[in-house]
Amino acid sequence: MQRVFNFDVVFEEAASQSEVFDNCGVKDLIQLALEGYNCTCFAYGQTNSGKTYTMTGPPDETQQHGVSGLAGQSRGLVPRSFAHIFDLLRSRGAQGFKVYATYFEIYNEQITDLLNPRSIYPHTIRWSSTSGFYVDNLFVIECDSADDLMGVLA
Ligand SMILES: Nc1ncnc2c1ncn2[C@@H]1O[C@H](COP(=O)(O)OP(=O)(O)OP(=O)(O)O)[C@@H](O)[C@H]1O
Repeated sequence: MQRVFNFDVVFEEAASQSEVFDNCGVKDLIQLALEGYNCTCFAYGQTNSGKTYTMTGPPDETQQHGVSGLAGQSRGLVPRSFAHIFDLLRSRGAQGFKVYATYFEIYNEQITDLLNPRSIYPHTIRWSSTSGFYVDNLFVIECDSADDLMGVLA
């Protein structure tokens, strides 16, 4: 049996991190997020296929600059996205924007707050008409720069 799959974008094996960032659609997602839409970027694939590399960058840079650092050609989608968020906010002369970060893991259907792993409060996925889907009781950090966001991941 033959099946046909459609993809919006396919990258060559040798595609650089910057080509992936510029063309995978995440910039559009960031733009939409700033307009108030809920957006998700996730990596899916078999083990060793390059999810972590694509999202953060190579391990060497991770050790040198935190989670892939803001500098470096090999940095992945996450640090590039952090920088892009603040570039867009600056280019709009954005007043009244505040950037908040939470960082959590869902593993075996259990939620762990990575900014407060020993939290005594339960974390549940909820939905409200004003916030959409969210996880309650997470530690929230206000970030004034891409460096602040990188610090959240460190
Ligand atoms: N585009 C790339 N260029 C160079 N090296 C890469 C690239 N993608 C992945 N690698 C290397 O391949 C190896 C596996 O990549 P990675 O750890 O990102 O896979 P993964 O999908 O996150 O794996 P797992 O599911 O096991 O966590 C790593 O050594 C990584 O540095």
